[in-house]
Amino acid sequence: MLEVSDATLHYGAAQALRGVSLKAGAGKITCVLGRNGVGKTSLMRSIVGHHRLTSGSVAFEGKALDRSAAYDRARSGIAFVPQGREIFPLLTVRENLESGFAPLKRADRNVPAHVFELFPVLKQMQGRRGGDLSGGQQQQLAIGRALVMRPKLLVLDEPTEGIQPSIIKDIGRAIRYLRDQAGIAVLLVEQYLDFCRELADEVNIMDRGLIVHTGPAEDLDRADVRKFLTV
Ligand SMILES: Nc1ncnc2c1ncn2[C@@H]1O[C@H](COP(=O)(O)OP(=O)(O)OP(=O)(O)O)[C@@H](O)[C@H]1O
Repeated sequence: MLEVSDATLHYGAAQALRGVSLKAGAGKITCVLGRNGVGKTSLMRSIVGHHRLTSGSVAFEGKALDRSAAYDRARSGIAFVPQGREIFPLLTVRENLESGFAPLKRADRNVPAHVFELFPVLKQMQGRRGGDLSGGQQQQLAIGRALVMRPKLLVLDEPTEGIQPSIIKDIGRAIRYLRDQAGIAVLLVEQYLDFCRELADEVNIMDRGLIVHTGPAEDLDRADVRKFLTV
């Protein structure tokens, strides 16, 4: 479904991606792990269209996206939950969710029932301002907003960062539901190993702008894989 081939990316003279290839399939959770600064966010932002690759390509459902703007990628079914959530603090929860309507046809502009089933707190707090929610609730809101777009591919950048354990569990349950019941391809960047081990169908380890290992979640217990993750 998603195929990144030999992607390179530069910020001026600094190279953040050095030839990354990666696949993510429908009905699967694909994790990308790695220490701080190895290029995970750069890779996700290149996939969703916030950065233009220096070379290499991103294809989605067999179609090259390299000339598509982020808006067109969203319309083709790619949703992004950025690190730090980036919800609108002064808009209500409802308005934040509705901001996900932008790429949809008028007839599709409604909040799918599973958003409130997965995150009941969003239903209870619809009239509250986004900025008044806890960090964990804001993360649920950011995921809910992405789901409003009815994505085929959901890209999540460190959704557990700074979140309390009970909400991490809810987010894990939601991600599993999206894979199993909605058949969505989930691409998940994580630093939290246990979360990844529990959820991932496949893990990709990044180090200094490259994917250095691809394999099943059990590989995270191998010393030769763990060495890329310890500081
Ligand atoms: N806009 C930018 N301009 C210049 N350099 C950047 C920019 N964004 C990231 N970098 C650099 O690119 C490299 C990769 O950063 P990136 O944020 O992709 O890593 P990461 O693995 O997501 O890290 P983290 O886990 O801290 O989010 C780092 O050396 C970073 O300093």
